[in-house]
Amino acid sequence: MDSLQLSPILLHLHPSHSHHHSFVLLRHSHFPSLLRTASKNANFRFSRSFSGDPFTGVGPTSSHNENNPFPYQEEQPQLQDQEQEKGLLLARETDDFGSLVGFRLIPGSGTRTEEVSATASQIEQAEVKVEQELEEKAETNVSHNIVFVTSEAAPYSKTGGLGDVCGSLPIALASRGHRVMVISPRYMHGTSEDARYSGAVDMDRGIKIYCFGAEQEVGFYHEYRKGVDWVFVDHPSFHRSGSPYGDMFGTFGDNQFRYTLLCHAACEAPLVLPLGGFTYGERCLFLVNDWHASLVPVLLAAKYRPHGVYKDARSVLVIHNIAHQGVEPIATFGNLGLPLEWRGALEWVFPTWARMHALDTGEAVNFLKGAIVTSDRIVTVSKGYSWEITTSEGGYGLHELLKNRKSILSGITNGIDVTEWDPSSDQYIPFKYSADDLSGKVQCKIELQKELGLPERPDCPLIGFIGRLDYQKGIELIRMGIPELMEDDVQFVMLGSGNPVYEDWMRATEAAYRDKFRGWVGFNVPISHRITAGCDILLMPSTFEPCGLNQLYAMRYGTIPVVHQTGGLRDTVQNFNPFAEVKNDEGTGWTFSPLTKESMLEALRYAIQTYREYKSSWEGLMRRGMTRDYTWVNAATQYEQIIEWAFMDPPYC
Ligand SMILES: Nc1ncnc2c1ncn2[C@@H]1O[C@H](COP(=O)(O)OP(=O)(O)O[C@H]2O[C@H](CO)[C@@H](O)[C@H](O)[C@H]2O)[C@@H](O)[C@H]1O
Repeated sequence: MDSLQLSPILLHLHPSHSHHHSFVLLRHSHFPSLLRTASKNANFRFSRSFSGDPFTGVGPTSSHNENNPFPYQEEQPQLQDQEQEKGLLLARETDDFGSLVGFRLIPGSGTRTEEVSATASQIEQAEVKVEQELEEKAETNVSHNIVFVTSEAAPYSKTGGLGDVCGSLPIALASRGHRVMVISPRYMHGTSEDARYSGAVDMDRGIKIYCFGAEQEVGFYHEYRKGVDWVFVDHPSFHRSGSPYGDMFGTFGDNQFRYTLLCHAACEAPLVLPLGGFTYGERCLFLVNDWHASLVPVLLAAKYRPHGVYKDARSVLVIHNIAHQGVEPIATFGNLGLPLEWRGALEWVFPTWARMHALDTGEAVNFLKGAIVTSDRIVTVSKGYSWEITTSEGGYGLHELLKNRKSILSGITNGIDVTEWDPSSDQYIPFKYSADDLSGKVQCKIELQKELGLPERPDCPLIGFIGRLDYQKGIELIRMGIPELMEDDVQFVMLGSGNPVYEDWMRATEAAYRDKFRGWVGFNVPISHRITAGCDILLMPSTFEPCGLNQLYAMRYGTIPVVHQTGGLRDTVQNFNPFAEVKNDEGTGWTFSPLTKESMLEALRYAIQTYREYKSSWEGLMRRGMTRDYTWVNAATQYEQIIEWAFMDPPYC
């Protein structure tokens, strides 16, 4: 019997050997073919030596973790061939300079193995299974350790599209053979929603972070789900009622502190957390999302690399919404745990017209700007938006900086979670349907009308809106257009929360048009599915829209989008032209421009008329939208390309 156990080499190399998890190493001779396949995927990295300064907050802090006495290993001599033979290694990976950068020790299948012993036949069976799995998953040539840093990730936390993307893109990348971690706060609200984190266990690996003039202790919780390591940063400042960012009294005043903590913790996590037995190590790719995660590339450059740590890591900034940048007074710079000489990276000066008074110098700290000038690559969530943010109209003050970095700026259109958003299996909708059998859709509409207390009229065009009640979403235009629209024989339902002025307006409008208008104030995922399925038309008059997900969900549900021709909306909705000279078999909705009430109403009228009078054109629109490919595959391939490029170049900072 072959006993499968940790090789002495790895016991020596890795700090986590004494803990509960251990990886199984397999003998070369048993796995010749496996080695060939697995070598494509090898990517575990060992850490380097470093000692940070706990008092200035500069330098990695995890060396203070009592549970982990040697989190930064001394550089290890490379494994000799002879030693490898002794080990039971699936594969190894070297970098361009021949240094050993990783091992592939277990299949990335999701089964985490405790110490195991097995017979030869068991090993053979395992070989076949592992080979199949690796072949299925090895769609990429090289696999990477990818660390998503984000303020929200569905289903754990979500206030909008950021949560959707960070809840589904990581799974898509993991299924392609990458090792993926998502790190976000463990929000505890003291409500039943907290149960979302019930699958995550305390890793008992508390670390201390030095920022805001004090030592902060944060903990880590971990859940392995759908091939992804979901890591939640635990700190009392994440435990409060309300949304992740604020409550009924407005935005939380300490968000800069909360997300500074997240960023510090995210930089430590790959070094100290033995997820499934092994840390991610230094050779990882940080995918930092929006301003909340934007301190990460600055920390890599300012706090870690000067000490030789993370010099093989790279970062990609993903901009989901440039309107939010994490701007605070310049005096707060000293709190962030960064060396003074890095002040320039975060410093941002308000234009003169935006200053408060004559003595206001306009100097501020801007997190997003920090990431724009330090990250290795920048991605936005559609091609159209990647251009818009380099213009003075769309760049919210950061356009010049972005223009300077145009050569590393790309647009990748979001995919969607096609299992959550599937009308043929959606758990939230009363009737299922598909492009082949549309009959359930009208049933969904009738049920929605019942649920909302609207007259049950299957032939009456039902228009929907779902979104944050924010300037971005074009609520002002809807507000202006409603009186005219309500003169027509239509029904309208709005689901949203946000600006209290708009919430009150929705309530008042409902009272004024009882049999035509419903305003659902609040955040409710099941209702959002039922509206998407039950409506005929989805209206999105966004002033700007980096990508937009609701129009994608709508098209997949045979609900025709009418959208402002901007950003990702322009890229994803093909305008339908009934007067096209050739056959009108193109188009998935209507796009309007300019952003005026008149052009919005005109587009809506075209849609309503087509719905009423040209049933076959309408069905064509529905089917074209429903049969398009919305999966993450295309986007994931493009992200992989960006990651490849990021690793080809030396670190930007
Ligand atoms: N009241 C409510 N109840 C239930 N669900 C609600 C809701 N209000 C909104 N949602 C949901 O939140 C998500 C909104 O996503 P969007 O992409 O349309 O916009 P958002 O501006 O938040 O995202 C930003 O990031 C994403 C992701 O990159 C970009 O697509 C987008 O353009 C950019 O502005 C959808 O899943 C929607 O159903």
